[in-house]
Amino acid sequence: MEGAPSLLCHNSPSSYSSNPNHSLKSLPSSSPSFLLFPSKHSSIKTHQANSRIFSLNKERSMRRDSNLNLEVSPHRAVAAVRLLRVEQGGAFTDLLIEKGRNSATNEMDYVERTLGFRTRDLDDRDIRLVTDVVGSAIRWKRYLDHLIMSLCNEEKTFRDMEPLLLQILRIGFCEIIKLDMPAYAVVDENVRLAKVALRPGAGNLVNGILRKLVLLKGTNSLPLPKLEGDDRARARALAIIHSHPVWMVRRWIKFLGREEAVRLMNWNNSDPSFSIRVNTWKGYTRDDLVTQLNTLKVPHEISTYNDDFVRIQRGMQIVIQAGLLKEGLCSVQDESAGLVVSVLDPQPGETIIDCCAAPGGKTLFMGSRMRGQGKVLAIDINKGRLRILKETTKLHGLDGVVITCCADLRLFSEKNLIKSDKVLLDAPCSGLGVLSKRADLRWNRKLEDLEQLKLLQDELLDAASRLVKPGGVLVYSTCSIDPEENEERIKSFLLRHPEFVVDPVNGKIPPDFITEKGFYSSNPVKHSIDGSFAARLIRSLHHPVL
Ligand SMILES: C[S@@+](CC[C@H](N)C(=O)[O-])C[C@H]1O[C@@H](n2cnc3c(N)ncnc32)[C@H](O)[C@@H]1O
Repeated sequence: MEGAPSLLCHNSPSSYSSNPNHSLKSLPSSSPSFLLFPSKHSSIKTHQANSRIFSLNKERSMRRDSNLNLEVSPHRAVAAVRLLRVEQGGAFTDLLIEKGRNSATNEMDYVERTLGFRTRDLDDRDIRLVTDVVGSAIRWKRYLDHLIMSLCNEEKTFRDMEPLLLQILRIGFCEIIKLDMPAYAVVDENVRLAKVALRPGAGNLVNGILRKLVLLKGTNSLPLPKLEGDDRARARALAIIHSHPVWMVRRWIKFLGREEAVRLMNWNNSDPSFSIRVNTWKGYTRDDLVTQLNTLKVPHEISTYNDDFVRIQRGMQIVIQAGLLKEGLCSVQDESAGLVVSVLDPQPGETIIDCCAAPGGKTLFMGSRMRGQGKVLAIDINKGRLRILKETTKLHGLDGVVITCCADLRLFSEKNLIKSDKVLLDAPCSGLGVLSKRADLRWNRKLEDLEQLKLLQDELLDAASRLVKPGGVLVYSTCSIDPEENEERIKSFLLRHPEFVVDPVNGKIPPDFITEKGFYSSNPVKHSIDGSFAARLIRSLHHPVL
């Protein structure tokens, strides 16, 4: 790379940890004994500190026992609190719950703080149930709320409903209608949760509404809107039936037509499937992974799009627990992201700038393909996300290749004269291609966001283009399926930058993903992977470097 990124960028401090469990105060009661009891050589101070921790932990576990409620089903208590946190913006709907000692403790701490009691710890089945219930209740929120409102005696009862009560009803509705769980158990358990966490009257309300629902489901007469009236009314009905915001439905009908829009919404509402990429740089191959998945009895399918990927529909928790991710042998990565890297086509010895790199999925795949030769400069404005990238880089054995730099790309490219062989701009976007995995995203995105995102994408494209050497490659990618964030941004960029031309992606990815204009585009409905886009551009050798 021309220029000196190492002088301009410094790696984020590695000793700092944001994990609250690293503080002495919150050491888990089952902390390893070497932390609690001093060895012969340790000081009196350490001994005193350890005694304090010991009595703190004892006090904590006594308090925990006295707050333990064994009547309430753990997965419903955890799901209700998780849904509350997601709604208040305090948690990401992490569909992959890592079952570690600390994560389970944190989860139960939230339950205790919110509901005033703890339940027994979640077992593997509970964890699966929490994942299913939370994901499904968030996806189907609009549909469920329509039904709940229709079954309340007055609209006011629904409008004024306290948040926890609404979450308990959403859980019950979802379990009965979408997850087909035994109705009598669902009613009993959710009534109990409402009584214990709120008050007896709340339990009675849950009982009345859930029983009505069971009757209506039995007679196949759920109160759902009819597809009639003008375009707006039909879009509103579709938005309820398929549980999406009205603006998204209208936009997709405009770009894709009604049938395709409905197919897309069905995909977004289906259980997400995940894929795993093997880190071949660590000597771990896809055959190794397949052998291990067979041993773990995790159903899987080899990717036909990318040699390093294996698809998994269910059983990700088992993979996580087997420690494959912790050892840096694999990553959870969608095949669509892998195809973006194939469009860039990193080669050993090259210099690459990854402009919006964190948390680093594509950086790591690029690094692995470079076989220890060359450099990837990973830039991101977000310090916390970049710290994750730095930690995983080490884990994947790529710290010799990847350098991190926390910066706003727009300022960075103005201040630095470095030019590299290849530049990837994986731009911030609406994420409309990943709605099956990011259940909450559809409710957080607004139509107005698109205008702001388009402006940012243009500015970042201009900035990224300054870092490409003559004859070098610029790849622009998003995880959106919206033409205004994709083809339109490239069209407008090429008008501003005649020094760049489109380099069709033929030969880099399977033909099924190549658009008429030579771009990469994946379609969730057609390809059963996330929706994403990438354009490969080349800076002409003869234009003056601006
Ligand atoms: C789509 S994500 C990148 C995902 C990443 N490439 C991966 O594969 O894991 C977009 C990233 O752009 C970063 N970003 C947003 N504005 C930026 C800016 N002005 N300069 C640098 N990074 C920015 C965000 O912090 C975010 O991490």
